[in-house]
Amino acid sequence: MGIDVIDEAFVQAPEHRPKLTITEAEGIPLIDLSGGLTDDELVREIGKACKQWGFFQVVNHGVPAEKRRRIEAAAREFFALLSEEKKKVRRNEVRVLGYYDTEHTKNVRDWKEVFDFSVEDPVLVPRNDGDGVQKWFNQWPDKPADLREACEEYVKEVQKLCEKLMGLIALSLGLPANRFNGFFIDQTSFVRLNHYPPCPIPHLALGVGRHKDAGALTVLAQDDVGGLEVKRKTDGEWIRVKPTPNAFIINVGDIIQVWSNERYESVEHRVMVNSERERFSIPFFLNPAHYTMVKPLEELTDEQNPAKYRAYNWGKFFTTRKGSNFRKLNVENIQIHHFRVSE
Ligand SMILES: O=C(O)CCC(=O)C(=O)O
Ligand SMILES: [Fe+2]
Repeated sequence: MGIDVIDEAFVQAPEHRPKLTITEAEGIPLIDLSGGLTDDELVREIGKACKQWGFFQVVNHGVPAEKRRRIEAAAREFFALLSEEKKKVRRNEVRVLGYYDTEHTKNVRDWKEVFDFSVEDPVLVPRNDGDGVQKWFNQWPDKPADLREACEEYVKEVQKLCEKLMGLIALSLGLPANRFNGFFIDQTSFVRLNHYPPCPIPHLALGVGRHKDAGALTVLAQDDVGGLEVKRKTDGEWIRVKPTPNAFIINVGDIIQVWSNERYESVEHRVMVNSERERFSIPFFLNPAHYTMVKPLEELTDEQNPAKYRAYNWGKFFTTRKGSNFRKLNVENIQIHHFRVSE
């Protein structure tokens, strides 16, 4: 990434630049998943966190620390390689998984480089021309040699955590614990390894610009550097999520917002960078099958509370997003509010 010459593409509009004073979030709930709460209490805690914040952290989550350390170490090794080496697994318009360093969020370039891989390999998604399906394959680099294994082992563990969390979220909405399971049979979930290098203009750029996650749920591992900020629902203030060793940060994505007919909302977040320390993070994006028509669940709507969204096809939404993040466009990319029924 250019150090001497700053590309204009990274510069955020003045109203979106990070504040230099940091508000730390003591408020984001920290939930102990096996800490002696009764099932009912746990469900209530989760429901409250989803409603008030859309974000929470979990500890005692069952993902072995050793598996997490292994993927974190492999990610570090991968990003430390020379650019030419990383670019051997670079994504392009056809092979959309792999390495890239030119992602744009809301048409401003992010100060980061990433490596994406999907949980199912290959993963089925709609073809770009809208006719039939296509397969996306992962691209694994030669180095580090154990990256693939580290990723595949980690994913198995995080999937178990996702199932547990989706069960608790379902119960918190008054639904059977397995209500969401069917949507994920042919999941399009993927994992992203994020690397945010030190940035000479941390007051002008962002590691990831403000956005909401499009999928159902995100399970994020962040390191001890910090930088993730969440927009507090009560007053719109940007709040820093304090790194907690071995915890995962969980956030509700757009799909849960739609399924729950806005009982829970997907919350805006962004990543600040700094001029001294590089930062690493690993989000797991839990996404349903491509053929899922996302719409408010019938059990959660009635005459008094009619569906706030028209159904949309997840696969089309997902592939449109992936294509548009690739480069700077002059239009807003696809968003769930495009499917919102006006009141
Ligand atoms: O790096 C982080 O803490 C969050 C990254 C993020 O929000 C994303 O990749 O969607
Ligand atoms: Fe995100």
